[in-house]
Amino acid sequence: MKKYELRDTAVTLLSRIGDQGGYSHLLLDKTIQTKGFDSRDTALLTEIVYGTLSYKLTLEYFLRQFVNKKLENWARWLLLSAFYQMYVLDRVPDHAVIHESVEIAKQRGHKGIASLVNAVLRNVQRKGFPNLDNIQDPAERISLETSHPKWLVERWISHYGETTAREMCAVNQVEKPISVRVQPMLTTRETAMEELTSQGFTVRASAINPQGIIIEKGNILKSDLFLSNQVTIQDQTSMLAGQMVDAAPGMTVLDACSAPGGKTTHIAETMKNEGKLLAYDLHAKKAKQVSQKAEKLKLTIIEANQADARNLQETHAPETFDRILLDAPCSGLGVLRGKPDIKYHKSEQDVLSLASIQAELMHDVAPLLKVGGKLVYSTCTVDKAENEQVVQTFLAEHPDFEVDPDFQQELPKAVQDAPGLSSNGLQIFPQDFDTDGFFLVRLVRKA
Ligand SMILES: C[S@@+](CC[C@H](N)C(=O)[O-])C[C@H]1O[C@@H](n2cnc3c(N)ncnc32)[C@H](O)[C@@H]1O
Repeated sequence: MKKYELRDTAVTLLSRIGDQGGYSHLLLDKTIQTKGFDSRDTALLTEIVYGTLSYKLTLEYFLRQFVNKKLENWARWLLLSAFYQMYVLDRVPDHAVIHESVEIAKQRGHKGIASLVNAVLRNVQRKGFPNLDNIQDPAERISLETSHPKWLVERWISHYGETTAREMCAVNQVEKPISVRVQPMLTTRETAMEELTSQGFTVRASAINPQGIIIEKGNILKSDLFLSNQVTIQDQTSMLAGQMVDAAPGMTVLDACSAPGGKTTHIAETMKNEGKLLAYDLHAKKAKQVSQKAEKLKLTIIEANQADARNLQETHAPETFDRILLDAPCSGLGVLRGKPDIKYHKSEQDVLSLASIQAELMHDVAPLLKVGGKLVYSTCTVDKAENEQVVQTFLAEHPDFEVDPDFQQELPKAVQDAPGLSSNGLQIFPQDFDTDGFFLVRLVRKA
């Protein structure tokens, strides 16, 4: 490998992901395979690419302080990735970053650009990066410190206050630990934890789900337990949705927006694979994923098919289901951790259009619930328009429904004190339990 090939590859990947919209993990995996990088180089390449993307707005702000002319894309990414290494990565010496960046500029461009790269990076080395503490506007400061779009920070401040918004943005920059759900028909949490520990894993029981295990150390994808389907990967907050559906063996249950099927399979397990679980998804390919997952886990009560959940009244009689899960399509603002670039592609308009689809979905699946039946509404986003307000509007228009009076007390103890718990549902912030952000509420049909 040429000395600077790794950093040069990072620049190519950043241009393809950052400017051309390529999928970060796919491009990275393919490049690592083709180039045959060893594990150390792979780790550094991944760190530079993901880190630069996840701090893009911060690094671009720094760049504007040092360069006031338009650069070619590759040169911009070269400087941004060098900034990332100098700003965040303590173990990489500045002189190595500067030397290799100048070499890359020489190879890719002309002498002029190489000396510009050299001058900018030496200037940064001498003066340091601008101090973000001097920024007065709180939204602007959080936006630049944590590289979140300013509209989003402003929205979160207006919904939840400055402290919560700041903590959320900060934790979004840190990867969350992987968690798994134990398949109760195949093993118990205690046995699974013992087995993993004896194989060298460091694990911890989830405080918010009785089937959840947090993997602190070890590659779960290679474990016997994962390969034999005794555990499946799922965020602890998602497990909460399946649990709160409160489905029992023999019931008829609807999972209206089910793919890829994490919650469907969880619900089928709580039903001990007895009864009927109809799962739908708007996309046929995705509904197939649910069938495949069900088949793999031998959960025969799941029937997965393609359908627009807004039209299910055409094929199902009113009051068919004992339980309904509406895990609605959403803006995904709760799942930004470990996904360095998706926060830049969201807009306020996306949030608002999704909120109106969510309201339609609620309105259209509700008549399918039996009187006395329970409906869980959930999203993996953190936004009042998509969460509490959808619930509030629905309840105002459907006096035959109410928030289940047992909802709060049936939540796991740890969650009952969560700051986002209100009369309209539970908003989990990613910083509360070191998970994704998630919203859920359980409604009951009174008449
Ligand atoms: C949040 S994801 C569901 C995740 C899933 N419940 C799980 O835990 O694995 C939302 C799903 O809703 C589907 N979807 C979007 N609009 C829909 C509609 N109108 N009817 C049914 N499914 C829809 C999307 O294709 C997506 O797979």
